[in-house]
Formats: sequence, structure tokens, C-alpha cells
Amino acid sequence: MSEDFTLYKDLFEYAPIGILRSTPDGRLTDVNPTLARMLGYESAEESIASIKNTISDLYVDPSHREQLIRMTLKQDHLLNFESRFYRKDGSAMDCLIHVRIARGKDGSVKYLEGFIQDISEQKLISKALTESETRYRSVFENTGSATVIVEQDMTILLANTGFQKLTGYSKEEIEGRMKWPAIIAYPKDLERMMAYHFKRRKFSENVPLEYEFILSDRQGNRKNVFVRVDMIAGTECSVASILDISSLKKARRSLRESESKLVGIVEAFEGFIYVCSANYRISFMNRALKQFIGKDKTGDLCYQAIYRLNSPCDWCGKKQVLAGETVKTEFRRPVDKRWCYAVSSPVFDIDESVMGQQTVIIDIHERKQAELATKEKDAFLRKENMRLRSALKDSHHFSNIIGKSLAMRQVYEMVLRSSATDANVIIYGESGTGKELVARAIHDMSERSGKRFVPVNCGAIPRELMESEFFGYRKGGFTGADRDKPGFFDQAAGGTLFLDELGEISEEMQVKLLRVLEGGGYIPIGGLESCKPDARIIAATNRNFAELVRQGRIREDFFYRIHIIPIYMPPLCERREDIPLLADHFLKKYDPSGLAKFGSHELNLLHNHDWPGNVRELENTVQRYLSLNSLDFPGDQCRCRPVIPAPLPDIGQDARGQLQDTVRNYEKKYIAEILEQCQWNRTKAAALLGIGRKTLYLKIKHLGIRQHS
Ligand SMILES: Nc1ncnc2c1ncn2[C@@H]1O[C@H](COP(=O)(O)OP(=O)(O)OP(=O)(O)O)[C@@H](O)[C@H]1O
Repeated sequence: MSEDFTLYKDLFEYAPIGILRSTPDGRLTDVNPTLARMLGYESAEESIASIKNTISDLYVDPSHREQLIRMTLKQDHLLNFESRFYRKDGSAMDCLIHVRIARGKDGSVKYLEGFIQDISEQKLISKALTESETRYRSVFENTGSATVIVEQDMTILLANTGFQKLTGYSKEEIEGRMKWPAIIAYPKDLERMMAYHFKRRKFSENVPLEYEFILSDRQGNRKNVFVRVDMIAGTECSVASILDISSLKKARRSLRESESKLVGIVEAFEGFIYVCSANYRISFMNRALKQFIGKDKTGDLCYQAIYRLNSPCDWCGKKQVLAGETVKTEFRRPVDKRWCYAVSSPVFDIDESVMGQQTVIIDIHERKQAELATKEKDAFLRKENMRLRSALKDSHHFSNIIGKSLAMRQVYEMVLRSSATDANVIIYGESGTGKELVARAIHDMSERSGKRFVPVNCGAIPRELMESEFFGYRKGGFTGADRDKPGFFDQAAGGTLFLDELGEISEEMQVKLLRVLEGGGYIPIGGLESCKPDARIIAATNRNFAELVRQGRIREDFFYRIHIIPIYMPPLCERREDIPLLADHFLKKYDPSGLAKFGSHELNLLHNHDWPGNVRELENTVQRYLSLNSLDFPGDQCRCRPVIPAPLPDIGQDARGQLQDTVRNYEKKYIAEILEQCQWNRTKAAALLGIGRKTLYLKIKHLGIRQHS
């Protein structure tokens, strides 16, 4: 028994582990020297004396003791409970505690015995290890590329997030499970990489560190990747960093494609292309330029090789190009004096500095000549226009139009303006005010003057013939069409089509004309192809066009197409100051001797007359004055005096025929006489005959009635 006690005491005294004993209520009864040392005391006695109160004071976290007691009471012992004790100097010691409960014979707890291990150092080491692992993991995660660590048997040991993203597989699916070949798309890549994998581990030579292959991700998408592999020293593991270069490859492919396209364009280009250095040495020239010079002059000075000059060209713009600008110039080639257009732009080096100049040259000789001619013509026309305008200010006439009144000067201004454009013109005015005269003046002053002026009296064309008259027909287009017949549009090609009496045109024809005016063209009757006419349209009417639109007789769209430049002809009664000038003009026209003159009485009469027939009526009055030697105004009679039907024409025996012919002859003579009475003022004649103007026009045409001048 005493031997046992000695043994136990020695164990207590010399055990390499700290031992303490305490009462159930927490009083410390024994501490062995090892524990006292662990806690920084000189002796066990000092430590017991120092921990005066309860053993709980020893714990950094006193609740640990309560927890420990609770757990120990369940089985009377407890192993590996981690906690922290205060040392003498107040610092904390990490410790591992094992506890045993000693009970008395009656089962009550006599004391608790604790065995303490100082694990502070282990804790520090493990903390440092955790920290360094975190650090390495963070480097591994943030390499900027997909990175994996591969074992000798090709298992992927570790994979960073980049690799997970690149392949679409999760960490769990990869790490420790996936073999490296699983992501290789093509057998030829796989074969190559396996060879590298094993050779690398045998430290064979010629195993590349970097190479490319095509990866297949979880969804089967193919990606071009670049990989760099290194062995991890002292292991059989390798670390592989993979970079997705699909977009780079794509860019490279499209660059190659556009490069080859560009080469094609440059070589097929008919102009000249060359590149030269900052010191004028040619580094590239295209096929067309080589052909022009006669041989490849790469390496020569550009100005000598291309232009046979001894110094750089004046138009070169080298300075601006070297400063990064693009220079565009037109110049005459010294070799043959042809006009050229050149665009020179900088060629940049890798560091963004300008290393040379590339120039594209095209021959613009014909275009430039035309441009210069147009400029000359424009300048001439501007001058001519100014000259005409200043002449207009106090002129008595303009072209063949007589009149110095303000109203007429305004008309002249409009004639000038309209002759400078190709826009549609419509001339409004009463009958005989000179609408056709104005239309001709516009044509004569326009660029179309060299081509035909084709007057068309729309009111005189029967409705059923309108289309063939305007658009012509082709041989066989209808029964009787035995040859091609050009229409008005063909006749006026390049010139002017004057559509007089436009208000008389049918709606059906308005639609067809509108199509032509809108650029839709027309097809001649019996023709197959559409013709695009090039005739300028000048229209005239003595009707109130706006009113006709309101009544629905003229289509609004047609009206707006025609009514681009309106010119209003003043009636003679609104410009009486022109009457003496006009009278004088007509006297000279019909009496070339120039002897006939009007006295003041006649001039007075002319001035005060009503002139319902306007200038035409005045012209006829003057003409009659020259033959009768007295002034009479039959227009008045026409208006006041009822018309006496002309006697029946004398129909000779030979002329006797069918009733139809007789009636036709009579009708012709009768209408001709009325027309003569009204000095061919058709409006008046139609009123006297009691028929419409249009009907009168048709009858004049069909009966072949002619005006005798
Ligand atoms: N200002 C003018 N100066 C000289 N002659 C003129 C003038 N105005 C009209 N005339 C002459 O009057 C006649 C009628 O002119 P024009 O045929 O141009 O008139 P219009 O308005 O077209 O007539 P209509 O409406 O009947 O077709 C022509 O012989 C023309 O030479």
C-alpha cells in the first residue's frame, strides 16, 4: 500500500503532463510541479497559493469549467477538452484537458482529477499553416487564368474558379474526380498532350511548356485555349494555366480574311496605291502603278519613280501626314498633265508614331474637265443673267415680248428665273395675252433651246386620240398602225412640251400624265418597254385652275405637279401703257417699209378700247388698219351685233354630192366666216356659234379650217 502510494506520488511529481486535483465545489487541492511550471510558477505551492478562490479563476473563459463538469459527470471521465488557462503573467495558454472523477464508497464525488497538456505551440503552428494555405489558395484562385493542379495519373487535384467557369464543371465534379483528358476535344490534341504529360515527368527534353489545343466544355462548346504547364518541385504534380484565346483566334481569322480581301481589292483597283517611308522610299506599290511606271520601283524615291521629278511633289502634304493627318488633293500629273485625286494618310508604327505614308490616286481627268467647263458656264450664265436683269430695268421688250409696264417686267423676271431651272411652269392668263410667247421665251433661254419646242393644244385633241398623240404608238399597236409613230413626248425629247389649254384635259389623261411627271414613264400603244421622257413641261390655261380643282375637274395631285412655277399674264386693260409700244411693234411687223404711223387720234382710240381679245385682238386691229386705212374694232361688233348667218355657199353642179358632204362643206364655210369675224378669237367665236370652245377646236381640226393671214 505504501509502495503504491510512493509510486503514485512519484508519478504525480514527475509526470511530464500537468495534473491538478479539485473538490467538486471547485477548490484546488493539488497541483503537480509540471503544471505549476506550465503556468509560470516556481512551485506547486506558489501556484495553489496564487489561485486562491476557485479553480474557475484559472479558466480564461470560466463557462468552460461548467461545461467540462457537466460533460464529465455523464461518464465520470472526459477526454480532449480544449480550453485556455491563465498563466502567472496573465497570458493565455492553450491546453488540452482530460478529466477523471474519483468517487467514495457511497458513490459521492470525492474529487476531480485533471490532466493538462500545453498545446499552445501546436495551435500556433496550425494557425500559421491555415494562413499560408489560405494565402496560396488565394494566389491559385487569382492567377487571372484557369488553373489546375494535375496528378501523375492525370486526375485534376485542384481547380480554381477560372477553370470551373471555362469548363462549366463544378469544383465537386472536377477536384479529385475529373481526368485531364475529359476536356480535350480532339484525339490528335489528346495524343500529343498525353505524350507531353508523361515525358515531362521523366524530364525528357523537347517537351514544350506552352502549347494550344481545343477544349470542349460541359455543354460541348469548343474553345481555343493556350496552356502553360510547370512541374511542382519535389512532387509528381504539374500546374497548368489555361487561357481562353477563342476571341483572339476569331479576330486573327477575320483579320486574315479581310487581309486577303484587301489584297484582292488593292490589286484589282485601277487607281494607284503606294506606301512610302518618311524619307520618300517606296515600300509598296500596286499592280496598276507598276504597269503605269513599267516596272516595280519598290525602294526608289516616290517623286522620281512615279512623277520623274527631282524633288518632292508640291501637293504631297508629307508634313501634315507625318503629323497624323489625312491629306486630300487634286493635282495635274506632271508626266501627262492629267487631273488626279490623291488621298494620303499616315501609316502608324507599333508605338503609334507615324512611320510612313500611304497614298491612293485616281484619275479624275474627264470629270474635272467637265467640272471646270460647268464652272465656266455657270460663271457665264451668272454674268448673262445679271446683264439681262439690268437690261430688263428699262427695256421695252424681252425676247419677242413687247411691254415695259411693271406687270410685264415682273413676267420677264419670272421668265428669267424659270429658264434657269427645269421645274414645271404653268402660265395663267386670258386668251391672247401672250402665254405661248412667254413659254417659247422660257424655252429659248433655257439649256433646252437647242432642242424642239413642241406646242400642243390639249383642247383640240379628241379624247380617244389623246394617248396615242402624247405617247405615240408602235407598228401593229392597233388596226391601221402600219408604222411607229412618235408621240409629243418623243418629239419634245431634250426640249420643251408646251401644253396649251391644259384645263381641257380629261381626268383619265391627267392620271397618265401624272405618272409620267412623277418619273414613272409611259409605254407607247403596242409597245413593250417603258420610256422615260426627258421633256420639260410648260403648261398654259385661261381657266381658273384652282376653281377646276374645287369642282373636281382637275385632280389635286395633278394640279400640284404642274403648279410649280406659276406665271400670271396681265390682261391688256391692266397695262395700257404697253398699247402704243405694241401698236408700233405690229405696224412694223406688217408694214416692213416703216412708213405707216398712228396719229394721236388713233392712238387715243387704241388706248381707250376695251380689248377683250387682248394682244391678239390688238394685233389683228393693226393688221386690218394697214389694209383698210381706218381703225375699226370688229370685236365690238361681234359682241354687240347678232351674227347674220352667212348665205348658203354656192354649190356648183360638180360639187353636188351626198347630204353629209354638203352639210360638212357648209359647216366648214360658216365656222370659218365666224372665226374671221372674231379675228380668230376662239372663245368669242364659240360663244357666237353657241358651242363650247373645245367643240370648236375639234371642228376646226376635223373640218381643216385654216386662218388666212
Ligand atoms: N407682249 C406681246 N408682245 C408681242 N406680241 C404679243 C404679246 N402678247 C401677245 N402677242 C401676240 O399675240 C398673239 C397671241 O399670243 P399668244 O398665242 O402667245 O397668246 P395666248 O395667251 O397663248 O393665247 P391663247 O390663250 O388664245 O392660246 C400672238 O401673235 C403673239 O405674238
